[in-house]
Amino acid sequence: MSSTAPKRARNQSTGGSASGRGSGARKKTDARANDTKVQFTDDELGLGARAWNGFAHAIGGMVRSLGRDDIAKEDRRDNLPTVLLLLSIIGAVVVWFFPGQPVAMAFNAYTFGGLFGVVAYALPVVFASLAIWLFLHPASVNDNGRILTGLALALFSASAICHLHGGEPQPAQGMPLLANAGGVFGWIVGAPLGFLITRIGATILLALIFLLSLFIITKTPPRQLPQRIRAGWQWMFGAYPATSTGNDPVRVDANTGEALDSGDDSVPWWRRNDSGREVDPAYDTPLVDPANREGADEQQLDARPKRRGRKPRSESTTTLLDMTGLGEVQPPSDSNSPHGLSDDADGLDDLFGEPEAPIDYEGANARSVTRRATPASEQPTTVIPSLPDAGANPTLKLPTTSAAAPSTTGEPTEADALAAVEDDDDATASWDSRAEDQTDEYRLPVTTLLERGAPSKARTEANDTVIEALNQTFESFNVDAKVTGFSRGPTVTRYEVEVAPGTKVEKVTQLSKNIAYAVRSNQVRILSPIPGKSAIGVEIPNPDREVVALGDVLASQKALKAGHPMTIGVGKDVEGGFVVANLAKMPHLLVAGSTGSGKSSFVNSMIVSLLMRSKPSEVRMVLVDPKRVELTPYAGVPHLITPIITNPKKAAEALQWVVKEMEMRYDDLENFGFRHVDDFNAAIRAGEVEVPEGSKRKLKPYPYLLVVVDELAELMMVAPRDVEDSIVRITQLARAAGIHLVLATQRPSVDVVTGLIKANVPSRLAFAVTSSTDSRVILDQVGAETLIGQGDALFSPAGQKPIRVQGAWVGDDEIHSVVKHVKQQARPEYRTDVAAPAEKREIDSDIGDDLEHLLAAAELIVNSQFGSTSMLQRKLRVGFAKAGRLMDLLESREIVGPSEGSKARDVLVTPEELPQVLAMLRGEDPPAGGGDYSDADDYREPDDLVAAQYDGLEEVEADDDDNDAWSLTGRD
Ligand SMILES: Nc1ncnc2c1ncn2[C@@H]1O[C@H](COP(=O)(O)OP(=O)(O)OP(=O)(O)O)[C@@H](O)[C@H]1O
Repeated sequence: MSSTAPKRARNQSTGGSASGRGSGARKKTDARANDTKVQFTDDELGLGARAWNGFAHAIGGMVRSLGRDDIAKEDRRDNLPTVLLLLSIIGAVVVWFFPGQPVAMAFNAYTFGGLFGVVAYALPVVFASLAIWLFLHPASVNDNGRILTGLALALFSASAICHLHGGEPQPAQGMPLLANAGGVFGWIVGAPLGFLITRIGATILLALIFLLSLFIITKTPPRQLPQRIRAGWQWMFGAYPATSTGNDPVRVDANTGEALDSGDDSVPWWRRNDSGREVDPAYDTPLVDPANREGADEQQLDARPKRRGRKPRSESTTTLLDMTGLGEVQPPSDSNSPHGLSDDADGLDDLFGEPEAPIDYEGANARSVTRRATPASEQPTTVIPSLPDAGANPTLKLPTTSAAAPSTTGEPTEADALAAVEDDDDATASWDSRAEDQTDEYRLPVTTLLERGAPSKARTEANDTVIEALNQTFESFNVDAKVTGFSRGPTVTRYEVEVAPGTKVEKVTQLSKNIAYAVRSNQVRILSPIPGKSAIGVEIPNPDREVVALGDVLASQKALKAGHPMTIGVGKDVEGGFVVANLAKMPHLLVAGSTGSGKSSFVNSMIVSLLMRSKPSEVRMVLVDPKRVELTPYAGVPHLITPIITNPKKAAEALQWVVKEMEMRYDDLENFGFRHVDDFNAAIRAGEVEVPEGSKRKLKPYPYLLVVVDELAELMMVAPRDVEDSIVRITQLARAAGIHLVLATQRPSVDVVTGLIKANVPSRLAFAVTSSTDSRVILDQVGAETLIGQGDALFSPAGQKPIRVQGAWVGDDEIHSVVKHVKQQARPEYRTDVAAPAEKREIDSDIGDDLEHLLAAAELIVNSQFGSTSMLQRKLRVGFAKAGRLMDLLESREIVGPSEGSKARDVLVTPEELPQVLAMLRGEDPPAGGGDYSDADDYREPDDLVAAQYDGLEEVEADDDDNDAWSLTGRD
């Protein structure tokens, strides 16, 4: 993998192709931007304001230096938190340090004490905590709105309780008395409630509201309380929480009705946005109780968010502006909100499910893109299909002017196809037991080892410019179509185009070249239609693309909920939803793309995902890296079953070992009467499997075995038939045995990815390729040639229709720290037989009288590194038959490789190892410092970077006597 980190897109301005078109539109969008963002330069501010700003930024900087300091300067919002911090300090001085002091008490009675009563004693802590949160999370508009709402509820309910139990003073009795009870607010809320439902009734109700406010502040749906506690545990002790318990409701696939236990909770009512989806973390698929599984389909479809009327977003943006009162507005683009606007600033929409107004573009055909509030009644009751992850940006809808507004139904979107490989329904037991297994020494890495990315943008100016360009193109070619919505992903934005009734869809698709011209990009991809929608999708690269951090993908609710140890973070889809996939469900994956397209980055994020989420007892790996540099960082991780294999020949042999391991597992499954290794493992964990009487064998679950080949072409060059045979055998049978292959190549040609391999590797991940032929080889269809590189990919899991994803990125430093952590947890237990030849040609091993000739031959060949029989004939003056025999003897001792026809044989031993080789041939002990060169583990290529990684590292080898694959699993 290249060490070049991708440019973080956070501050990239829009521009490039999109910036030049439609100056009219530009003016309008600028105007819109000015509507919402008021920013003064320092010079425009007075001295006092500048001094204040400096003070606030200094305080903010101090607080951030204790926490995260990765907030871009322009994202910081220090004024409000500074005010809160000052209030907190003043409050603490007044009520904590001078309790009973008459002046302090009078001050309190006419300020916060008068407003909130004795609750004012807690306010310094509340204000200080809120200030610290705001310093550290300035752009969490949705969170901030939610937290403020929750706090308001908490303060009012607590004050009201204090009023009811503080003598119920009336305002006429004076502020000091009110300050000793619930203050003015306590009186306002508590008095009428006490009157209506008695003091006891009001207290119970207020206590419940207080509890609810805590749930809102901490974003905890009541039924997720146990999970949240576990998440807290993980945060403190560095282990992933068990996310599913036997009592958890079961998530059900809308299409198949199958239970999917990895899914998210249904969106709690107080956090639904207009599309019924969670704004920030993922809450996508509703849960149904196992007892109620029958109605699952219905529930799922009902739960698909329906579009409702909404109130103007501009109002809520202003709310935030007013709230700060300091001329600062959260920039829309920084918001996590589905539309990139500060629409949830007041938090009440989320809280009470209030309808909100959509972003509206008046007259989609027209140039203008002014935002307006649309009365709820005008909103088409279109069902917006649910997205794969609630962190996603739902489609931004523009109003339809056509009478036949196509109603997108709740049909499955292409993202739903992922469910097949995302869910982990059969891993519940496994995850549960993993949680139980926390008693062992091994600790998974903490999530904080991975960096988090900048908040994603739901809309930028570039999008508006492209909409304008598209509509103009349709107009100038007299095609009655227009852009009615878009969803912005990290790399590309998909614009939804709807055609008027009677207009042929082909009229739009035929315009692809003109569209490309208009938007100044030759990487336009047209989907007709977008799966599940009556709309044409036009995917256009974002000039301001964003990097998808693996840390974000793994921290998504979707990934956290997925309990399967083989679940990896893939990236984000075009709608901005997180994509995770369970490698065990694929069950084998082909990764292909031209050089620089992002393959290695994917392989890295895949391996790091596994290291982050699974223990060596759950997942073991065989890494084959003929290029010798890509996987080097993982040398020595305890998940490895053999040192990273760099020699293509040994890799081919390792594949044969995998076949053997698979057969061993199969035998076991057959003997014990199980069909899948998961069932077998579950039964072992439940103590339901008994070994035959007299057997001393102690059963342990089989770990999944992942075999990663990072450059299949190199293997296919050396031993095409053997490699193909092994791959086909593994792929046909290994699923049930818990063995999975990931084959990566930058040469997706038919001689590398043969028909047989393709037929048996159903999941494909295609990165950018240079020709449509290559795309066909990988995906059986064109498309990958229009990808834009750097992690942009088409993902076709388990034979599903490809979906476009932006691969997750994990930096070298992150890889390094994760590897460091896992290496500290355990040492690898290498099998010596993995890279050892499975079968050897039967040749005469009796050296007999030929020892002298053999020693001379070995010396010649090793020193010259040239394994030629005719050279032996010439230099040793022996006949052809004798030279051939010597060569066979050298092969049987792994000094040279097998014959490759007329080519010279490979020499497998370096000149430095010659003394050991000669000693071995003579039947003597090898000289000190030498090793048994024929041992696969000790074999080292010249300048072998991977082997160098093991220098000084103690290797724990499995029992030599126990050469079968069973012991690979760590069994006794
Ligand atoms: N997911 C990603 N997000 C952001 N940038 C990426 C991503 N994947 C790749 N890149 C960028 O593209 C460059 C090349 O990626 P990578 O090394 O993974 O390509 P590759 O296909 O493995 O190439 P090669 O076959 O030559 O190793 C990276 O250095 C990085 O800058």
